[in-house]
Amino acid sequence: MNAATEVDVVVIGAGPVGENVADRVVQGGLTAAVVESELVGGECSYWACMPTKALLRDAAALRAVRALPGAAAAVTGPLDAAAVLERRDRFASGWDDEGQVAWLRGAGIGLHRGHGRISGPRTVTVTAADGSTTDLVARHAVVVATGTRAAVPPIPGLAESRPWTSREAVSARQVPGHLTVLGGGVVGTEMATAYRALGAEVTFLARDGVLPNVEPWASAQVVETLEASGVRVMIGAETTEVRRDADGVAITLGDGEVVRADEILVATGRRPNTDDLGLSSLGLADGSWLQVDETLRVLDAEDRPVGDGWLYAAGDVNARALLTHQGKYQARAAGDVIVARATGAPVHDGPWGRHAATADRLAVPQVVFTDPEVVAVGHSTASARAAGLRVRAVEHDLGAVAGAALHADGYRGRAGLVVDEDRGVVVGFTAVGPDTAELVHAATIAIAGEVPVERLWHAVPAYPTMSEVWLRLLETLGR
Ligand SMILES: Cc1cc2nc3c(=O)[nH]c(=O)nc-3n(C[C@H](O)[C@H](O)[C@H](O)COP(=O)(O)OP(=O)(O)OC[C@H]3O[C@@H](n4cnc5c(N)ncnc54)[C@H](O)[C@@H]3O)c2cc1C
Ligand SMILES: NC(=O)c1ccc[n+]([C@@H]2O[C@H](COP(=O)([O-])OP(=O)(O)OC[C@H]3O[C@@H](n4cnc5c(N)ncnc54)[C@H](O)[C@@H]3O)[C@@H](O)[C@H]2O)c1
Repeated sequence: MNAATEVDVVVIGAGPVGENVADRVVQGGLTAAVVESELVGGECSYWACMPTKALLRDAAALRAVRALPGAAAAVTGPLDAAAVLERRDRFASGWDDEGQVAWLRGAGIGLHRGHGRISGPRTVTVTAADGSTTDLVARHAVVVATGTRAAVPPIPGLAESRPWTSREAVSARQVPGHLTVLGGGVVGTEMATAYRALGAEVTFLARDGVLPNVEPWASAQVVETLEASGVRVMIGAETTEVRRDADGVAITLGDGEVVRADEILVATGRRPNTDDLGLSSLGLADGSWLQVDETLRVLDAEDRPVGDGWLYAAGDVNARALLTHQGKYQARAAGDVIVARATGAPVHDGPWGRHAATADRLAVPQVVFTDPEVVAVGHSTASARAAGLRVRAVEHDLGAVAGAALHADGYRGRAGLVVDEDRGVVVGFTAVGPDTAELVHAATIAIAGEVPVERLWHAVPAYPTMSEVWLRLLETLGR
């Protein structure tokens, strides 16, 4: 064992969230070291956000061109799947983290490669690939940013069938002839869209519905487009057994039907990377999601900060919002509050305070890059009502807005607002339609800013843009 190395802050996990926490504390004048067992940059850079969007982008561009007669005339061939995969490789940096390591170095952050495990108060033991160990002792804080991995449900035969998880789907060298996708959440729906566009036959086993957490009218349009593209969407289908044989995989459904495929992608959610992190030595359960307070300090079973508050958890591992941008938002709050607590500066941990991750509960934006795109921020109508809010929901046909009609012939889409009637503010926004991604930020600002609906009438959308749907939604609400 080497002598212990002292540093102000130790971060376990160098995904987008860990990198950002470390950067923030260094910018605040402290020293930081990160521990990474795989690639600096994490899931997002190599097996999630970036490569998935590269897999989806060419097909979206092609659809956009085909919706304009003049431009469509210039397109004569099908999608070149090999070229899409080659571009995907570039967006995954060839699964090489040299660029991100150089960034860490430039930011003045120390890197320790190996598996990090909490071995005592403020102490992390790093076990390198050669088995050697180093102890890192943090003067102020240890931050867990270890992310998640795919959860494989206990369906008989599934684990033994060498299923694809998101990692294999994102990094595949070839497009399978027939892909079955298990799970109708965001990963499953994006990958069903991508692989169908790349030429695979796709069976989509969406037991609990397709994108079940978004407004039903948005989900319905995605289902319609998937089916029109040739995907077999099986809502409600229960999978009872999976077997791999020489011809691929055989998937037995609850009604006895056997679906055959070359590969099965398991996209049924995530589990936290906390199994071998030393949590039990702190009285927490190994393998559990980490509960945190608004400043990202890990809480024990009695909702008290662990120890004297030296342990933090940011990003996917705390289950607040499994999204890169939201994890990086937490990283800014956690990094800044660690600096404030270390230097005795005031802590602003009230709602919307500089050191509180308030938006995690009220204004989380998401763009699902399906055909068509689904964007949402804040509440859906159902989640607002479940939260006990007295809300009014309004919708409008996006295709009837001049900007959308110009954007593509036959444009189909819809947008909706959820308004808190007691406070007179927007608490939710959803849109579905081609190229709606950029619509979401205006809604995020309205929700995070708690802008009164009355004032939104003065936020005039430019003509002719899709944002005019805001005006139509306000008109539907009435003044
Ligand atoms: C297929 C897919 C597509 C996605 N697309 C999007 C998207 O378009 N937009 C979006 O916002 N989000 C997307 N997400 C979610 C996004 O990937 C995560 O929210 C994000 O990666 C979380 O960042 P993180 O830093 O918390 O964790 P991760 O990115 O998982 O990074 C954690 C890091 O910790 C390391 N680590 C784990 N345990 C240890 C240990 N004990 N010691 C040392 N190192 C350790 C891991 O090797 C990893 O590098 C997608 C997810 C998936 C699966
Ligand atoms: N564009 C994006 O922002 C983007 C893209 C991909 C992933 N992500 C993030 O990654 C996270 C993980 O995504 P995900 O799709 O893996 O998880 P998810 O939780 O979104 O969806 C998993 C789905 O699998 C279903 N399911 C669970 N067990 C099942 C079973 N045994 N059989 C059939 N279906 C089952 C669930 O009902 C659920 O609908 C999400 O929280 C999402 O925010 C974001």
